[in-house]
Amino acid sequence: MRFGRPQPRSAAVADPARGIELRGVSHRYGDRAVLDDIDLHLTEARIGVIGANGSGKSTFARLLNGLVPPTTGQVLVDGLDTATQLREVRRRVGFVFQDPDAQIVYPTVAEDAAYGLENQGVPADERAERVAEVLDRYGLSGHADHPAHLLSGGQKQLLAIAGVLVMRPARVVFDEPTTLLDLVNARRVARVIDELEQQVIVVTHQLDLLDGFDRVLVVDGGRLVEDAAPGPAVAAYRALMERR
Ligand SMILES: Nc1ncnc2c1ncn2[C@@H]1O[C@H](COP(=O)(O)OP(=O)(O)OP(=O)(O)O)[C@@H](O)[C@H]1O
Repeated sequence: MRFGRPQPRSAAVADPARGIELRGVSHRYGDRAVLDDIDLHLTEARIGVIGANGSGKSTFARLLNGLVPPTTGQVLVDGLDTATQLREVRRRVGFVFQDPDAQIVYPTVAEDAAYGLENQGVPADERAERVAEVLDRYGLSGHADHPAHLLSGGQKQLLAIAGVLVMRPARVVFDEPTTLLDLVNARRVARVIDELEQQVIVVTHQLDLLDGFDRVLVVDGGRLVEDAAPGPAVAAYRALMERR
């Protein structure tokens, strides 16, 4: 399966000299070590993260916007520490979960898309304008007043993405955004990701999603075992899996 890429993107990271930096980062759940001593500087516009089930990818993704704090080390977003400057970090780094039901909280589509803006104290008229624009962009305008839980799986994922993008974060982390989708919706979400202006970091088992990416990280047993362009990174991942 290949995803069509409509246009070459003109994505630019807001400040390439900064980006997201991990310094000596390890993470444990209780006494279980899941990430071990990771040093990275993420500045590219499109970064993929791949690896076996349970290798630590979701934990890695959650570190990037402070959903998970590092047990040791530091995660810095444009120099802001996720452990101590969480609010500011969350404004800069949006997070899209694998399962949109984890993200959709309000009864109607428009209310759900407006939720984050309301939280930030954005005035009602600006809120309405930004929500209308983002719902239009993702083909959800006709559903604005419909119950969010009645949307199809693909529409729910688009709503979850809309709810993040309406906040205008500089960077967006996606944790397996196409895993629950059929081929048509997976392609649609791939196109949506491709067209974003933001820096994008995508955890995925869908390797075709990485076509055209700038950099791909391979995680295995909580360690970074490859950090390369998509071709060599995917080859390293396949070789790793063949040895199992
Ligand atoms: N909240 C938690 N408490 C305890 N252990 C956890 C927790 N979350 C994840 N783990 C464990 O940490 C390890 C890494 O999990 P993680 O979800 O980061 O892996 P993953 O690479 O994203 O896996 P998958 O590809 O299956 O989604 C796994 O062994 C998992 O069981």
